[in-house]
Amino acid sequence: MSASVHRTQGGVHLHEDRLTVTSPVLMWVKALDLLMDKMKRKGFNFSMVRSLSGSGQQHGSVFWKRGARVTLTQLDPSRTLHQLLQDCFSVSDSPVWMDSSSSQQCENLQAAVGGAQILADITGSRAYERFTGNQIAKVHQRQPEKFQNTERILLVSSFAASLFLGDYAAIDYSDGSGMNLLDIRTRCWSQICLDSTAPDLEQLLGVPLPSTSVLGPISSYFVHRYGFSESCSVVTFTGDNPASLAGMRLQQGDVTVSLGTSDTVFLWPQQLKPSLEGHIFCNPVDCQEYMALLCFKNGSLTRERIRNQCAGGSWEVFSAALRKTQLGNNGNIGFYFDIVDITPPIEGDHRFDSDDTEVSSFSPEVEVRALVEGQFMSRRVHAERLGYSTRTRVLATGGASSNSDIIQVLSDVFNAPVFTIDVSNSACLGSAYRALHGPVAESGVSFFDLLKNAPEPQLVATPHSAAEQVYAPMLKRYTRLEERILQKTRT
Ligand SMILES: Nc1ncnc2c1ncn2[C@@H]1O[C@H](COP(=O)(O)OP(=O)(O)O)[C@@H](O)[C@H]1O
Ligand SMILES: O=C(CO)[C@@H](O)[C@H](O)COP(=O)(O)O
Repeated sequence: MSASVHRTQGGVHLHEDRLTVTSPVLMWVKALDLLMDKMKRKGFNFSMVRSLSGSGQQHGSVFWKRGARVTLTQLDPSRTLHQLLQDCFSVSDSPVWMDSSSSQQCENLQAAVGGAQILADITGSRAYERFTGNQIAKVHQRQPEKFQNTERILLVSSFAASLFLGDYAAIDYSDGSGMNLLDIRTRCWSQICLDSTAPDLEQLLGVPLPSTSVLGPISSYFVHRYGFSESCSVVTFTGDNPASLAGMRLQQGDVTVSLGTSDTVFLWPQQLKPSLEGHIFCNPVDCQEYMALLCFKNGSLTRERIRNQCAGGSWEVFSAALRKTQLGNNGNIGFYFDIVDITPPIEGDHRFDSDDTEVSSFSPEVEVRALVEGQFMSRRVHAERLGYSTRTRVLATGGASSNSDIIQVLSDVFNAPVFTIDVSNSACLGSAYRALHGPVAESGVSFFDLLKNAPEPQLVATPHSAAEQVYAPMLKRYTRLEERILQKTRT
């Protein structure tokens, strides 16, 4: 659809430096036009919607041009949003979560606050290239005229909320925690981080709000063009991972493994202990609490590459390879990273036989198992560093969670039962739950009480009886081999 007009691949433009990754903001606007028109054509009854919320990829930023607010508050319902908003963005190509081009800005920020751990203590994370503050600093330094011409900077989530609200929507605490700008304890912008990033940021970002806030009624554009009720309220949008936590109704002790474009692992930490690996965000369903998250860049796109190379492009053949090969893959271990990852910063393919000797190739079936086992060993090893210890339930979500053979390997490697909900898009379900919760949250109704009768996640895989015996030693080997690759990368 619109992606072909904008010549993106996987929804993004990968620039020549292979570090800068952007998406045309008008492509996202067109996508919303298309979605809404399609729902209208299918006869969806918009007047029944009492409140709505949504989610967007985390960290990406949208730069609204000076004067854009006037346009946004006076949208003509006879025209599409992308026609109306064509001239509303000072930066037409929005930096997205895949970007890793802001290393210099990350170094500057860490130096300004007194070091990586201090930054993590304030904002929940050391400096990460994709985090919005560092992206903003880069725009300010490299495109000063565009920065000067900016009236408001929003995240993808609050940008999408703005389209429904017909005005600038607040950044919520949870998605706002992915910027290296928010103090996650006071839930206010950190002055030292703002000052070290760019001038006038407090005005440009607006006041952050709790993730359960009702922002106001839907704009008259949506009332007249699609038939929404005037009383339909817009609840703050949040990041896709926080929304997913809401959709899974994750509780303390659970761990969610999300298998989307990126793979993420998240949990509800018992203590607030930010470290140099992973992130702590404000919790999207309980404003006093937190969520911990790890992001792995090489998720589904890498699984697709190995599927294309070893399984003729078929998930069925890929799955059959998992069924034909044994738990532990006869000691073969693989690392597969198409692009430099976040956790850990490794690139390329690295294969080891059972003696830890590096080899150049595996047979196609061994390769498929090495990829999936390797990815899940990595998820478990790093989740344990983040505080995951109990062998309770693993909640799986994201596109690849519909593949039962992949999920069986997840259960074996974690030596834990795996549960899924009956929609693989938990971020979408979580947004619907949050839309329901927002209007009653202020009167003290808890998210979990409100949703106590919602369908429970279903058990989809239990670990093989030999799982612990096979994977306990392999996880130790995996940790050693990962360190060996990292050392080689550093030299
Ligand atoms: N049967 C399947 N087996 C494995 N992976 C799958 C299968 N079906 C879809 N996927 C993967 O799911 C991915 C999309 O996941 P999704 O959670 O929708 O993405 P996003 O994180 O961008 O929201 C696709 O890139 C695809 O590789
Ligand atoms: O950067 C992160 C989390 O920190 C990513 O998880 C993004 O939030 C978007 O991921 P996809 O939904 O495109 O996989």
